[in-house]
Amino acid sequence: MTKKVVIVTTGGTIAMRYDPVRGGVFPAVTGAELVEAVPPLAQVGPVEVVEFANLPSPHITPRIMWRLAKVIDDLLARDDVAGVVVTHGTDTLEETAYFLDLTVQSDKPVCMTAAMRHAAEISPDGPKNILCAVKTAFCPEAVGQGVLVVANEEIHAAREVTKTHAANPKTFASPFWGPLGYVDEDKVTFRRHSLKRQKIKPAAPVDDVYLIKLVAGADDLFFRCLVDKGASGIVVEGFGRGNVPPAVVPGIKAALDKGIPVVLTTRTAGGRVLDVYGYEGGVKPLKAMGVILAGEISGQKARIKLMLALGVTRDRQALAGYFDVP
Ligand SMILES: NC(=O)C[C@H](N)C(=O)O
Repeated sequence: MTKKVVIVTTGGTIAMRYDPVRGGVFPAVTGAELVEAVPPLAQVGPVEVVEFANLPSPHITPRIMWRLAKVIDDLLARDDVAGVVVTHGTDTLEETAYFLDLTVQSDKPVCMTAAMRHAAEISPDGPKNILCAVKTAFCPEAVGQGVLVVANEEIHAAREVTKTHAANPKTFASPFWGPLGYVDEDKVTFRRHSLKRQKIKPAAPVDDVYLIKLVAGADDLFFRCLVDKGASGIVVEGFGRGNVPPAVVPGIKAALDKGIPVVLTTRTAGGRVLDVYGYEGGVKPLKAMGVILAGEISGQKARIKLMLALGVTRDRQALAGYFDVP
């Protein structure tokens, strides 16, 4: 049987054009038009298009990601489907990619792609990105690599990739790790494989999980608001190894006392949070209080993981177990 790749469209700049009447860039491009703009796809293999949505990615929510994961698993269960390509806005792409990485059950390739230039710009990057993503989704080596982000001819792992530039087409990067591989005219090359994929038992994400980014001199006002609200979880982006200003500590303690899990990440682009420092606000006393250390993942990805983990358990030990994986 000839297998196909299904392109699932969700929106983003790749499916937008400048509208001179309204004076701005807006969703405008259909799934069929996205494929029409990539004639070389005919030489790669058969594709099918599923129009899931046409949303700017700042409008994508974890609930929508959850529905998307189900659509993808249903498609991948089909014998005639080799893999799936998801077109998406770049702004929140890394969060959807990580969500899908944790929740899609099939090991068939899922390649996300996007564009920084809209479809009517000079030299749009969308068509080439779609071509490279489809080539990767057909590649047998992409099986079992988790969700991949294919853009600018590079292949990145969902748990490592981040948007690094507000406008440049070379925006997706995996700081300190580099891409898994790249896509050329003749073939797809994986120079290394992704880490063993972590899958979370499928359960709907818990919505009210918040991310607080810390700055020099921060106090605990945001923490107290979330304690009063009775939030389900808090992710903190601390400094360096994860350390926080002393004035934040009472708010963290109040959250923990109320049974709200607090997960600690770092605002640096790379490296693990670790209980190295013992001073007030250092990670050693925070960990002793019951704060969960998130390892190497960014604040926005730790929030996605906590939302999914809270859908499975509220037990602090069990929650911490989800974050023991690099
Ligand atoms: N390049 C893009 O796709 C950015 C756009 N604002 C989006 O994320 O939908």
